[in-house]
Amino acid sequence: MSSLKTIGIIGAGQMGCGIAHVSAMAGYKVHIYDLSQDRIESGLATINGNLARQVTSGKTSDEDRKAALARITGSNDLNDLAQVDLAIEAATEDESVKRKIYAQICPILKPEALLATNTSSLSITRLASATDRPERFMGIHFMNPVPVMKLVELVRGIATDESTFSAAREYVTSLEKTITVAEDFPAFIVNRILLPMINEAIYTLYEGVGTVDAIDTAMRLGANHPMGPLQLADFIGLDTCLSIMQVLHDGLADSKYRPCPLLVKYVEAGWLGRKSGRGFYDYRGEVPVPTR
Ligand SMILES: CC(=O)CC(=O)SCCNC(=O)CCNC(=O)[C@H](O)C(C)(C)COP(=O)(O)OP(=O)(O)OC[C@H]1O[C@@H](n2cnc3c(N)ncnc32)[C@H](O)[C@@H]1OP(=O)(O)O
Ligand SMILES: NC(=O)C1=CN([C@@H]2O[C@H](COP(=O)(O)OP(=O)(O)OC[C@H]3O[C@@H](n4cnc5c(N)ncnc54)[C@H](OP(=O)(O)O)[C@@H]3O)[C@@H](O)[C@H]2O)C=CC1
Repeated sequence: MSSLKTIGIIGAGQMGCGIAHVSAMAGYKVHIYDLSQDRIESGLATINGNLARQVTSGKTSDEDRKAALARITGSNDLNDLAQVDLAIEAATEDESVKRKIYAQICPILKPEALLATNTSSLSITRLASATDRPERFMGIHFMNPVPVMKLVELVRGIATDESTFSAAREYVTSLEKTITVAEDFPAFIVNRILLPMINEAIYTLYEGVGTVDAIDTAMRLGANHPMGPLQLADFIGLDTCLSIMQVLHDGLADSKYRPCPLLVKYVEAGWLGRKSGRGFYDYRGEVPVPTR
């Protein structure tokens, strides 16, 4: 445990739930906020399911699972975040959504509370400017699935205090994660490298070089990736993938980051990957079936 005791999570999606899961397992009290109570209920059920998986595989005990769950609360009332020491925003990858959240939450948080974002790509300095506490704001970028992935990127904004950075480092270390420090450039390190690879896989599909199955098999067995790039895109969420490519394209002004038109089309169709039931694969049956 670090000097922070209570963690607030904004957004009960796949990342918010993963961060709540590992924080509660490390002994923190956790409060999750989302817009709808249904979202929170399904988020808590996901956390319970993932904790149960860890019990089955012998990674944790049933007592620890129960104790972790008892440390997590959730509500759709922002005022319930008034007592947290660190709030981690893990809402949709859209700058206007995040700015709106900061405007609502800053007057509620304790003045000394730290605020972090799990953004995959957006400028930490620019997001900090939408808060009342740029010196107590930074990027804490977890990887998906949070309970399994070892890495967390830490990103300072121009105004981030050293004490904020140290507190974040202490918190992440207490979760038994490994830290890399990235400078505040579009998409930081992991996504600067990973997302153009995924985008290229979508161009490979778009140009008819291979089918979904051929591309994923090629990268799984030919490059030893644990998931094919199209399977991974579906896992991350195609809306998130597109937002990251747009940030890279706009922020670095280089045509090599142009989002593939097929990615745009899938997002426009509402085919967002696993979370919406369909993306490069259709997940509505017993086994995922390629959609192209
Ligand atoms: C977009 C961004 O901003 C940044 C990002 O996050 S980019 C995405 C980064 N993530 C990746 O690249 C993930 C790549 N994929 C993988 O590493 C693996 O496919 C995977 C770990 C997700 C699944 O591994 P797998 O071997 O195919 O499946 P599976 O056997 O079900 O899972 C392996 C273990 O992880 C556990 N696991 C998988 N998902 C889990 C979850 N959500 N919660 C808890 N445990 C989970 C399983 O229980 C299993 O544990 P045991 O070994 O103890 O049995
Ligand atoms: N997916 C990934 O692999 C990774 C994602 N990230 C980043 O983490 C963040 C979350 O991503 P992810 O969990 O995948 O996304 P999800 O789409 O799974 O979850 C986002 C959640 O935020 C909620 N939300 C939207 N607006 C608000 C609001 N105003 N207040 C509170 N909650 C809100 C959404 O609710 P609703 O559905 O009702 O809109 C949803 O529950 C993004 O910034 C993303 O870039 C970082 C690392 C990896």
